[in-house]
Amino acid sequence: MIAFENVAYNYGGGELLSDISLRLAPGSFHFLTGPSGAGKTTFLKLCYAELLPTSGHVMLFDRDVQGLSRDDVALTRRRIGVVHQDCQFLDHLPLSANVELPLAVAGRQGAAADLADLLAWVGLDRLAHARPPSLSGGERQRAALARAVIMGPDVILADEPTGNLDWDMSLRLLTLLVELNRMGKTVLIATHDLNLIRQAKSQVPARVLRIARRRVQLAGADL
Ligand SMILES: Nc1ncnc2c1ncn2[C@@H]1O[C@H](COP(=O)(O)OP(=O)(O)OP(=O)(O)O)[C@@H](O)[C@H]1O
Repeated sequence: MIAFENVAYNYGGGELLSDISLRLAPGSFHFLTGPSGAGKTTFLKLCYAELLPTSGHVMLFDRDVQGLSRDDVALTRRRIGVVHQDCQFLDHLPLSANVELPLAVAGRQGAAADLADLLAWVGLDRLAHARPPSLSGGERQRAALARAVIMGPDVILADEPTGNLDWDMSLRLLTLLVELNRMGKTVLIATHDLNLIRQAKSQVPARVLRIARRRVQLAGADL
């Protein structure tokens, strides 16, 4: 689904990520941990072709991202739902329109019933007409998750989705991500929250990737 072959990345100031080879199998559940500034967001950006590796190869759905045309990149990204760290909503549009935005950008029209089902699934059906600035942190994260899955992606990438949430809301969001994984989606979550990882491991066979000394390694059973 997503494969890295000897991937390195640098922003121009020395190598941030080096010699990374790994494979995220279809339907797998992974966490990505590492100190602040280690390169977790950068790694996620490589996973959805927002960045291209400075050396090595990133394969998305068996195709090398470096060989993809702009149109191919756009099509590939529709198969990958991303929950960004800062959510980024259009504040003048209601929540429902924000969640539907990826459909509009792709020139597709979704069924109103599907949108209602999706908002109900994340527990935001009563806030469909609310504007983003009036939402709580947990509501924003659930809206961001709904927006990430509205195109029916095969892969969900989430960057610190529980960063500013209390424990109950973190668990609620985790439950949604576990449900998506049980539906067959591949899930990768960047997080600092070791309690969240422990909790997830009691629900799904999650594996933990850790960035240390520029490498991404599979963490042992110490979590
Ligand atoms: N566009 C950019 N140009 C130059 N340097 C960048 C850019 N984006 C990120 N960096 C640097 O790359 C390093 C890794 O950043 P990244 O955001 O990937 O780390 P992170 O592990 O996600 O951090 P955090 O846990 O704090 O979110 C940091 O030192 C950051 O300052």
